Amino acid sequence: MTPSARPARIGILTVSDRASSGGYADASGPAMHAVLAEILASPWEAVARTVPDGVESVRDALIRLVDDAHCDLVLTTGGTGPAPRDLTPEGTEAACDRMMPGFGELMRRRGLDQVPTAILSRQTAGLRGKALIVNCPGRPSSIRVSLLAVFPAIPYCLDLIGAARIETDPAVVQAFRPT
Ligand SMILES: Nc1ncnc2c1ncn2[C@@H]1O[C@H](COP(=O)(O)OP(=O)(O)OP(=O)(O)O)[C@@H](O)[C@H]1O
Ligand SMILES: Nc1nc2c(c(=O)[nH]1)N[C@H]1C(S)=C(S)[C@@H](COP(=O)(O)O)O[C@H]1N2
Repeated sequence: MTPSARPARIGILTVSDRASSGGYADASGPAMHAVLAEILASPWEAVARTVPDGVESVRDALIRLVDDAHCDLVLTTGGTGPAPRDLTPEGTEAACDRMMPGFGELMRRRGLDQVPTAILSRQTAGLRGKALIVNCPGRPSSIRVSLLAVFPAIPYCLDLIGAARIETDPAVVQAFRPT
């Protein structure tokens, strides 16, 4: 099957000690699913997982989502801040072959329009094989801002790495593919 003929597989990884232990219901994973449903105009399927904070927990979950579940794109939420157990960027880097620092830069910049504490997120992005991994902050309200900031560049990034072809709803996100 050619990459464009199959639905994109998108991993949604919630990283939170409390959401993973039942301390509160995960609102960020469902928020991410809802924003993706709004943005995407081509077929896709979600693979949702929740793990506690930690370098190994995040690294191992990302490796499973890419290598075993064959995700084209994995979005994480939570664990990007300065608190001692906020280790999602380190787990992401451990799972990636190459980093894509522009994603974090742009999400922080757009986040500043929402809250002055956007700079406290160390959110980053990187590539593992034919998959793109992007971190978002944990607060449910930060998800839409973060994804709308970077999504215009995601379809072309997936093209370049040989992942599934995705299309966006232009009324929500104008994907940019240089001609
Ligand atoms: N997955 C989630 N579902 C619902 N609310 C969340 C989630 N992640 C974060 N939040 C909310 O955003 C706030 C700040 O997020 P942050 O990642 O700092 O949480 P946290 O206190 O570190 O969570 P934890 O200790 O469980 O990992 C939390 O206190 C919570 O109110
Ligand atoms: N757009 C946006 N970015 C944001 C926030 C937010 O509310 N909106 N919260 C900030 C805060 S308060 C923190 S501590 C960091 C890290 O959050 P995390 O540890 O939940 O990932 O994200 C920041 N980025």
